Amino acid sequence: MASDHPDRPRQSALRRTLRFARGWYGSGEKRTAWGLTALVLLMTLAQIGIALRVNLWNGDLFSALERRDQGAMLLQAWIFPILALLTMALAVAQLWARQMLALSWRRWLVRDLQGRWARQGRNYHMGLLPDAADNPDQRISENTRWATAVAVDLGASLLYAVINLISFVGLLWTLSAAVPVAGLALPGGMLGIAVLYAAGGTLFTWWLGRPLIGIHIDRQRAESDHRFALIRLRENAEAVAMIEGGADEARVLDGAFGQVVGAMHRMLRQERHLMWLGSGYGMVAAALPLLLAGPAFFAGALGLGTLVQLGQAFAEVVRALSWLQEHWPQLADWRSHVERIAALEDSLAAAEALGREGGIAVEAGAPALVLDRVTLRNPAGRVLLDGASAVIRAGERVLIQGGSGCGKSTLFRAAAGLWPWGEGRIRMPAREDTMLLPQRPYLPLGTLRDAVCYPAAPGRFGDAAIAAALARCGLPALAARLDEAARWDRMLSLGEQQRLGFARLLLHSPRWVLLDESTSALDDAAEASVMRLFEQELAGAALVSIGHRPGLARFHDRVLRLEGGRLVATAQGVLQGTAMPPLPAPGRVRVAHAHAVPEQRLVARAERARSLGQPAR
Ligand SMILES: Nc1ncnc2c1ncn2[C@@H]1O[C@H](COP(=O)(O)OP(=O)(O)OP(=O)(O)O)[C@@H](O)[C@H]1O
Repeated sequence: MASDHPDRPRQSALRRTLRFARGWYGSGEKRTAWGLTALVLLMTLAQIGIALRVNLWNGDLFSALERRDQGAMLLQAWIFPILALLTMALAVAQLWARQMLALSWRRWLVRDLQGRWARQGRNYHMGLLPDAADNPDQRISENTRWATAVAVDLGASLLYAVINLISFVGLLWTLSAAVPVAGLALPGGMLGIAVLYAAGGTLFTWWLGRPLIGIHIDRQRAESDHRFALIRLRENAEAVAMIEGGADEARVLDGAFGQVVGAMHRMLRQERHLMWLGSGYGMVAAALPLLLAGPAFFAGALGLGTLVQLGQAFAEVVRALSWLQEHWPQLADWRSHVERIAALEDSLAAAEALGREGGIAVEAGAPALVLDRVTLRNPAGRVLLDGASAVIRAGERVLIQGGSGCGKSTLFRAAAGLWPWGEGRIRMPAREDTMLLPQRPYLPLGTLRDAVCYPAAPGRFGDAAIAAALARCGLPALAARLDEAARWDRMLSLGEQQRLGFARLLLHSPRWVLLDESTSALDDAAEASVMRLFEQELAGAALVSIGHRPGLARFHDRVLRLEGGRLVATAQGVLQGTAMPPLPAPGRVRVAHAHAVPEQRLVARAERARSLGQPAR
């Protein structure tokens, strides 16, 4: 794996996690965040209190047994169910608080990430970044789950370990006084042994388990690549089946899953190595204090109850000090989830910057569509459009033609504010007055009503209006299925989807329509039928179309050809490569008379050029 892969750790996982946490604790949900955190803290403290009380109870019980004091033992037998009940209740309460904390944190994190990803074309911009984080969907849905749940669990267990350590250190120090180590009666000798023992175990675990972090990151990526390959096959099932590409696809899937198995093998091998240490470590920690304190016990320097308490205190201190060692596999896995979310955040920030820093200024709210010395490049730097200027007025119908790959759709992308590579200025009508229809309209998941009404809410149009729009666009039979939920993007042919797109246009009735090869799958008669919308129901709307089909030209007032980076007028109204007169500020463009002059001047210039029989320049 390349060392500069976006998932490679660049910042400590703790700092990354604190970054997510800071956002949540300072967000609108901060009361929930702080409240649940306080509850987890409280429950953990109560659990430790009970654990300490159980330790004392153990001591009392064994002392009673040693003294053969039946009355004292019976008292301990009465105390036991109370302690057991409290332990159980606190365990459940603490679990509930942890679960709610993790879930609320995840809800905030997912909403934040998916909101940023879905809005303002950021997911589109991320697709343009060469080294963007892969499979953002899985990072948002899966990695957030583990990153938050495990962080809460680890945090709670670390807190437990620290408080346990503080509680038992004193006890172990006191009890150590009666236990000479290697013949020397050192104060806190047993505590020193516990610290040395835990430090050795932790260092060894760190040395042995270091590769586990990288392996988990590789495994995560392999798992998400495999899942993506499966989804891609599902989405392209028809095309693959048609060309009998199934065997090839199975090979690709096997290859992708092979990566998962390889990473799993490496991960499991590392975990086995750690198991060698982990399995013996606890046993030694349990036996060591008894073996060391045995001589003192037989010499009568300490009783059985104290010996048991000493053993427990030693084990608790070692356990607390060995938190890192005990949780290493979990920590390594957690870190891989954190890195994947952090890489997504970095890519979102880069996509935001790409969107913001794009060289083409797009201003919405103009009464006309104006290209002002617009240059467009593809990501490799090839010039698609070279300083083109043009004006398309309200109510005009303009067809843009040009060879495949010359940059027609890119011009629409730039007009939508999505294309970052280029310079110049594009003035657009108000967003709410504009609707773009791509070659394959986007059909959201849900009912047919959702699909026809999109992007408006499904209740915005009445059944009669929807049925009329569908019938007008050649889909009368669909009116009876408006409430049927299905994968309409798969059930309808491309031609039917394109008709549905026109029905959508009819319902929304925008003042500006941009069509990008929106009739490519229709026969001539169907194309003519839907294009007549712009002479009838949508007669007042301005239309800017991209299309190769010869039959389209008659539905337009003029044609612009994109050739060799230039917009060439084959009919009228095109300006190319010349400086534009100053345009009014976007805030003023809605006032028709205050700003009409510059654009009228442009159009007049274009018309003069046309009368001279030259492309306007
Ligand atoms: N996301 C992208 N990443 C890399 N290159 C891109 C991307 N989008 C477009 N391009 C390139 O930009 C150029 C123009 O693409 P565009 O889609 O505008 O062509 P077009 O004129 O609409 O073609 P067609 O008529 O075939 O649809 C092409 O060379 C294309 O490969």
